[in-house]
Amino acid sequence: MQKTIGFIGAGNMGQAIMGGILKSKLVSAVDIIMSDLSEERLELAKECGIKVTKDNKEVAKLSDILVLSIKPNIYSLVIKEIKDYIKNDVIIITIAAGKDICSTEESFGRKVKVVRAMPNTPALVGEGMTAIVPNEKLTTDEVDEVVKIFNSFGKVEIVSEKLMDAVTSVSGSSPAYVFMFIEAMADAAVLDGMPRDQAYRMAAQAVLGAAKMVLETGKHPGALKDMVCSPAGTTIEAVATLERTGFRSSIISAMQSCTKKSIEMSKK
Ligand SMILES: NC(=O)C1=CN([C@@H]2O[C@H](COP(=O)(O)OP(=O)(O)OC[C@H]3O[C@@H](n4cnc5c(N)ncnc54)[C@H](O)[C@@H]3O)[C@@H](O)[C@H]2O)C=CC1
Ligand SMILES: O=C(O)[C@@H]1CCC=N1
Repeated sequence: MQKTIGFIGAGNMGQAIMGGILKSKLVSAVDIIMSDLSEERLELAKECGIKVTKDNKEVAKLSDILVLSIKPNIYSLVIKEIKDYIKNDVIIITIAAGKDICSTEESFGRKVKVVRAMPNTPALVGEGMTAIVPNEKLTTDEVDEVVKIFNSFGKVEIVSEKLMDAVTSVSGSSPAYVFMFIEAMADAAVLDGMPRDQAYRMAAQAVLGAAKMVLETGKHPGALKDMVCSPAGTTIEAVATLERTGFRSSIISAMQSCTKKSIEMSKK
């Protein structure tokens, strides 16, 4: 791709997307520029061979595609700072929870090309899941280009904007719940006497394998669960305990709070 991709914000998500793009070789390091207020964050980015600066305006001036990878509460501040420096045809990609397309257009004060995206940190290992909503200013070719970027480090789905709060809960935030699940399973294995490193490896591989089975067999998750449960066996004991202690309803409640928070954030 012959484009300059800029990032404002070199935090967890900015670094994950940048790392994903570099690993896939979609663009080379010299075509990526990143700004951040923190020297330390920029140092990490610099080690990847990309251009770095503390000046957000410099990134705005050079970018054909500009990713705003800062926290939602400073979006309007940063947009105010850069809006007079962006290229005419730039594609702005927002990744913040609760920042809708309309509020981004309002902050720029004109109809810029905007793609609202919700990625997740597994981008860093090429297994990201991103949902995107392009505004009507983008051509089909430009949408394809943006899809290519997010495809370079995982899967992409184009969704309608009303689903973005649900997306935040089911894929943007969900790696955190899965890490907690892996940590809890490893703790239990340690309790049973297993060395911790081995416990993390085994729990994580089981999660990876189970996820692949859902994606690749097309079977219902319930049917896949049934395949593990022998009559009067070990698994059904664990499943019965999980049901008794509210495992599923706990996850559903947690995700409802996540979606609710995302909705609240878009009202601010
Ligand atoms: N962390 C995650 O898993 C995901 C995060 N997001 C979204 O990504 C965005 C960034 O989140 P994280 O990367 O987790 O946050 P972070 O705190 O790790 O990164 C934000 C970066 O912005 C920098 N920054 C602060 N003020 C700045 C300014 N005025 N100019 C330039 N840089 C500035 C900070 O120094 C920091 O490095 C948020 O809007 C969040 O909603 C979306 C999906 C997943
Ligand atoms: O916690 C957050 O607000 C961000 C959005 C999705 C994942 N992290």
